[in-house]
Amino acid sequence: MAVDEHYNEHGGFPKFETAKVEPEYGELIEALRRVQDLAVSVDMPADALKAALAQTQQLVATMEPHVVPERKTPAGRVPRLPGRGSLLMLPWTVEKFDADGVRSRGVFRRFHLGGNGAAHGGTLPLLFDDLFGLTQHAYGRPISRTAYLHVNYRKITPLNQPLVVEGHVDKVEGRKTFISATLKNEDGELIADSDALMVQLLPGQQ
Ligand SMILES: CCCCCCCC(=O)SCCNC(=O)CCNC(=O)[C@H](O)C(C)(C)COP(=O)(O)OP(=O)(O)OC[C@H]1O[C@@H](n2cnc3c(N)ncnc32)[C@H](O)[C@@H]1OP(=O)(O)O
Repeated sequence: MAVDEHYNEHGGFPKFETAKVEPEYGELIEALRRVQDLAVSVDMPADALKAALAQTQQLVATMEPHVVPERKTPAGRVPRLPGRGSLLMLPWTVEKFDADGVRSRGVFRRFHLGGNGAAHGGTLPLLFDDLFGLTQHAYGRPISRTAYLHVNYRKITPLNQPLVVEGHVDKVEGRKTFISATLKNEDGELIADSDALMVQLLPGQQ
């Protein structure tokens, strides 16, 4: 793939650099995800609520002194962890990453509930957008941003069922990279598909 000699001269997403983390980092992120799941699931009596609040405030006090700038935190930079160790991302694991495309596997969990047992519709563009960022990077495209992202919801997206998302570059026209992807269940049934345009940033663009 062509290497962009101006890669570091503009804003946008920085060149991806893997972070080294302590073994407990992945466990912490998973515990925090569990807290997210519980936070949208519980109905607690006053005593339990007060205890949870006090413990959460203690956790905040432990973590707060260690805030670092965007590119210094390992969050999002540990590829072996679900969601690359970022709480924002879906906790999925990349299993293929090359110029032919990127494939990732995982589940939508209680935290992602929209209604009636199905994932919130807004969580799918998050999954696809992150996959498209990785896909264009794996293809060797320069730093780009999503100009549009279209999702077709073909079936209800279930929670807690293993699903697979797979994307590839369809074509490149100058600064424009056209990418598409599918979300399927393990029986190969199509749940959603998406296509997006990513536009290469010009020098000075963020
Ligand atoms: C590793 C993990 C990475 C995760 C990656 C996640 C990626 C993201 O989510 S980025 C966040 C969401 N996106 C954004 O915030 C982008 C905001 N928008 C922008 O910054 C700008 O509009 C930007 C950079 C996309 C394009 O602006 P600009 O450089 O002025 O482009 P512009 O000259 O208007 O257009 C370039 C080409 O793209 C086309 N184009 C631009 N936007 C669109 C659009 N929405 N629809 C169709 N075509 C478009 C133009 O028509 C033009 O085509 P042509 O060259 O054929 O005439």
